[in-house]
Amino acid sequence: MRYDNLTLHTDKYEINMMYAHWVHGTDQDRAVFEAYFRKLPFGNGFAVFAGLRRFVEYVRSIRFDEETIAYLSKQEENYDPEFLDKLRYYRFNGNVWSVEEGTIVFANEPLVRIEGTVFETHLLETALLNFINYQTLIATKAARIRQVAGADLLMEFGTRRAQEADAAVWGARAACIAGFNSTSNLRAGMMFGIPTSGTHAHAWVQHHDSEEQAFERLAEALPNQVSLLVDTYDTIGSGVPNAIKVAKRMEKRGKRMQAIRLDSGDLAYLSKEARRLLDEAGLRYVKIVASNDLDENIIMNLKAQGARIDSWGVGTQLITASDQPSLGGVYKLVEREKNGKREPVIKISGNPEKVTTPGAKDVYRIVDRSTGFAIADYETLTDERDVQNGEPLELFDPVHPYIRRKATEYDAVALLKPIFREGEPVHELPSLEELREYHAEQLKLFRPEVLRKLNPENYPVVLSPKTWRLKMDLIERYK
Ligand SMILES: Nc1ncnc2c1ncn2[C@@H]1O[C@H](COP(=O)(O)OP(=O)(O)OP(=O)(O)O)[C@@H](O)[C@H]1O
Ligand SMILES: O=P(O)(O)OC[C@H]1O[C@H](OP(=O)(O)OP(=O)(O)O)[C@H](O)[C@@H]1O
Ligand SMILES: O=C(O)c1cccnc1
Repeated sequence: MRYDNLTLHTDKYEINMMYAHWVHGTDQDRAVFEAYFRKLPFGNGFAVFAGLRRFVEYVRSIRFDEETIAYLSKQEENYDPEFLDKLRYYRFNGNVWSVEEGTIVFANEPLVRIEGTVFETHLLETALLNFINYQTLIATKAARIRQVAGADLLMEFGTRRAQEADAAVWGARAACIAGFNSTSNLRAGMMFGIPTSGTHAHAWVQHHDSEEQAFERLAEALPNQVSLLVDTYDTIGSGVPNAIKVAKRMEKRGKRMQAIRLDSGDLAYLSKEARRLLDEAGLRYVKIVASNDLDENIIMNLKAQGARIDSWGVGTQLITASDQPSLGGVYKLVEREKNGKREPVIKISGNPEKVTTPGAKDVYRIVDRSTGFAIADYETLTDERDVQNGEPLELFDPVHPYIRRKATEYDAVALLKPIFREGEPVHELPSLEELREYHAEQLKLFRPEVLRKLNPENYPVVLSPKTWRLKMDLIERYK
């Protein structure tokens, strides 16, 4: 069996809906879906979108081959063989718009819009949400860590604690988009061109007769890349002094030790002591790396305590997003075809936050020309032209419509870019380096009040008056 075919990486209900549409002859009706999330993770003021590359590769790879068809034919739904035959020819021929990876995004705005037949669009829901929910979550966690780390090096160490192999590599990539500098996972390095880095485990020290011998042997084997883990027995009593001896011997061979790593104990105290000992030995160039269940709060605390740590290895807390292990992104129908005509649809809910916004939409970032800061994200129906024409905009809060302001002198940046047109990829996916730069530029668009980690200001995501009216009319109709 091939494990790399993602075609059936979908919930059964998608296939069942496709089947029922086929049975009733409505499978070629058009539909528009939008993906968005309703609540920002970690109490953060923004999220960092990621997952598009994985989704694009998935869409292009969908093939119902003999093995998948044979498997489906054995399901108790007893799908008609003619339907299964149709699946053999499944190719996505629709349109996709998406925000770019690395974009700062907010709750309740479309991140991906998919247009096509119901047959082809239903299938994509599960995989799309699986990819963007996880990767956006990790990129957002990474952005929080980058924010407190300042210009320090951040190394992603999470693979051993990640929720399996795909999460490890795609999580490493998401972290890198949002500002991590390297990963310990060589496969992620090879797949995506992420710089890789590695020190050594306690086992290396335990395997030798003495700590000094262990350090010396590693330094001999890896003279250009050696970082020594100094906490196996006694960090200040033996680890750092032994590392200093080895660094001095390396100097005689014309080599420089890169770093020492602290992985337990009081990282603030130990880093200050280690820095003092290294400096006294004339080893100012030897950096100090810290690891041990770090997250943004501990890193911020360590910095506040004056820790002398140059780079941070972050594993578990990042790769599992342990304080909030899932993002609740959803995929909702916003438009259907009825009797050959497109019409907006709504999902009503007792919970006002869960009422969907009908109609196929675009979203624009409204940037105030005088300050250069983004002041709101503005959702319009796709056929509206006010924003593109630079007309004055009424920005009002959809939950509290009496809170409003006008925008006149603004630039509008369309966030949704065409990715597939009639099944053909039309967007060249940027390199990881380009995405990192783009993400860093994105951050400059927002006031610090929106970006701060704790109790950030709520950034407005608003509806155009036309979108708002449509939503109110449909709510009225179903009341
Ligand atoms: N100065 C500090 N201030 C705040 N948190 C710290 C400080 N130093 C270390 N930490 C964090 O506190 C936690 C300590 O974990 P733990 O109680 O397991 O101690 P440990 O030193 O790792 O012990 P062990 O030797 O069993 O690994 C880690 O998350 C670590 O990053
Ligand atoms: O703490 P995290 O943020 O998850 O970072 C990864 C951890 O994985 C390693 O520990 P482990 O005990 O697995 O192996 P070791 O023998 O190399 O310390 C490493 O020393 C870090 O502590
Ligand atoms: O290179 C390291 O130090 C490393 C890598 C993965 C996990 N823990 C540590």
